Amino acid sequence: MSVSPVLITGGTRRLGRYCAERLMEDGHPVIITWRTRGPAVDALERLGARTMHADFSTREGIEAFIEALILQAPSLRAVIHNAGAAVEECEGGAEQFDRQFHINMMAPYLVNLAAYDLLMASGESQRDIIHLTDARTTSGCAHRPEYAAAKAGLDNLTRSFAKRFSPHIQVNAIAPGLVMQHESDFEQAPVSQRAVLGPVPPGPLVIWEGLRYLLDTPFVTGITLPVDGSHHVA
Ligand SMILES: NC(=O)C1=CN([C@@H]2O[C@H](COP(=O)(O)OP(=O)(O)OC[C@H]3O[C@@H](n4cnc5c(N)ncnc54)[C@H](OP(=O)(O)O)[C@@H]3O)[C@@H](O)[C@H]2O)C=CC1
Ligand SMILES: Nc1nc2c(c(=O)[nH]1)N=C([C@H](O)[C@@H](O)CO)CN2
Repeated sequence: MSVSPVLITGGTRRLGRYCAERLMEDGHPVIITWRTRGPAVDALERLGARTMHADFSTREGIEAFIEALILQAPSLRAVIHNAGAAVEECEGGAEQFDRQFHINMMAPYLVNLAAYDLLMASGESQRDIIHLTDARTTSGCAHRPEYAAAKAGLDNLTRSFAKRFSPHIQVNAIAPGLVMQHESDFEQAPVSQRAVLGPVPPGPLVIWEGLRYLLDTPFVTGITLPVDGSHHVA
């Protein structure tokens, strides 16, 4: 039986791309979604990744992706919900609320429902769903309440899906603190986001370490792993 791929959404840059490359190095076939086709898509395809277009900002876009996924992937080893709207795209208001809701909650919700059969079709001994949330799901975020609320909803979906899909599929979340800044961001992280452990953003390796742990452990489901250098206890 062939090895089932890991689906990673928004896998063409930053955290998603780093993790997709590590997954391939570890021998996992991967399916990566992209919204904007650029040179990274070609580069990842040359490394062996399968890539698919997905725009999760509307229900129509999510449903179109799911239809295509079912046609292209008879089985999956894992689904990693990494796609998220970049900082500079969040200006607030109803439109942004709708957008954040679709990307961070509706897309993982509908993809998980559809992925159940694909994950169950995998002949592998373990099946995982992993949500990328945020360290601020509990504390909130004055500047981006839509983003924080949508990520909080995704965090809650983690536990609901863990219950619903148990014991066949493990469903967990990783809640990153500031691990990678945008080039357009301030040169240094704002004081409110600096962590006690390592005040400099550590880069994508710390997320990959969490992801690898969750993909390997057979005995953990329904947890949110804070990877935030202390944010959740500050
Ligand atoms: N970086 C950090 O420090 C933190 C990150 N996180 C979370 O971790 C995850 C990865 O973070 P990071 O790498 O910084 O994220 P980025 O914003 O750099 O990249 C996110 C990915 O999501 C894709 N994406 C954006 N909008 C859509 C959309 N409408 N439909 C489909 N795909 C879309 C992008 O695709 P494309 O490039 O094709 O547009 C991109 O590949 C995100 O969920 C983020 O919220 C949480 C806290 C901190
Ligand atoms: N999809 C994204 N989500 C988030 C990002 C990002 O770049 N893309 N960045 C953060 C950081 O914490 C940022 O707010 C600090 O500069 C959070 N989520």
